[in-house]
Amino acid sequence: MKIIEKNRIMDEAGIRRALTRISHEIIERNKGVSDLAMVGIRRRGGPLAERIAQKIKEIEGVEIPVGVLDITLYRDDLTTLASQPMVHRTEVPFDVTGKVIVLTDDVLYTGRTVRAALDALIDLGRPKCIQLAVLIDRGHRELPIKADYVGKNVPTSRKEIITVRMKEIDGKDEVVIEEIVET
Ligand SMILES: O=P(O)(O)OC[C@H]1O[C@H](OP(=O)(O)OP(=O)(O)O)[C@H](O)[C@@H]1O
Ligand SMILES: O=c1cc[nH]c(=O)[nH]1
Repeated sequence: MKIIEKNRIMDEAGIRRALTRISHEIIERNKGVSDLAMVGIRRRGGPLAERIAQKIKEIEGVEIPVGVLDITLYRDDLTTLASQPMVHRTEVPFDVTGKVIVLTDDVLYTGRTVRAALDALIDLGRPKCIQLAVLIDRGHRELPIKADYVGKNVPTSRKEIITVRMKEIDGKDEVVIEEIVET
């Protein structure tokens, strides 16, 4: 089995434009930024949350609190129903009660990571509401979870893998589709 790169679907400029649009959508939907806070799902949801908060600061002149949830998805393969996300650590340095929390992640797939993140957030307090922003929605949901803000919808087969690379972690910004091929 090997993984081959098939297609580059977003470059640095594409990611920047998507995050700028999402930032405007967040401000518009919430009629401003009062009570707004970002929480990123590690690892790449973290820099996404930071970048959106920075963009919102540029647009509205308001500093938005940013937190991080560390979640790992344990799975035997990419399709098993038994995959179990585990929350390792929460670094949310503000009170979530009464806040409009925008949860961010790079890829939305089965929805299991987001479900675990929702549980962890609700354990911390009582947010006014939780919204979801993802860079890529690749479909194949196994839970009734839907993103409020989507960078790009990418129809995929289950054999494909979406790999998001971000400067802060990977040294460059891009989104590629890869495929698992039997050898
Ligand atoms: O909707 P789901 O099926 O839960 O999948 C989405 C999650 O999977 C990815 O993390 P992954 O476990 O691949 O870890 P990585 O990003 O650190 O490689 C991605 O970053 C999301 O958090
Ligand atoms: O294709 C996928 C599926 C889950 N998580 C990813 O990062 N990519």
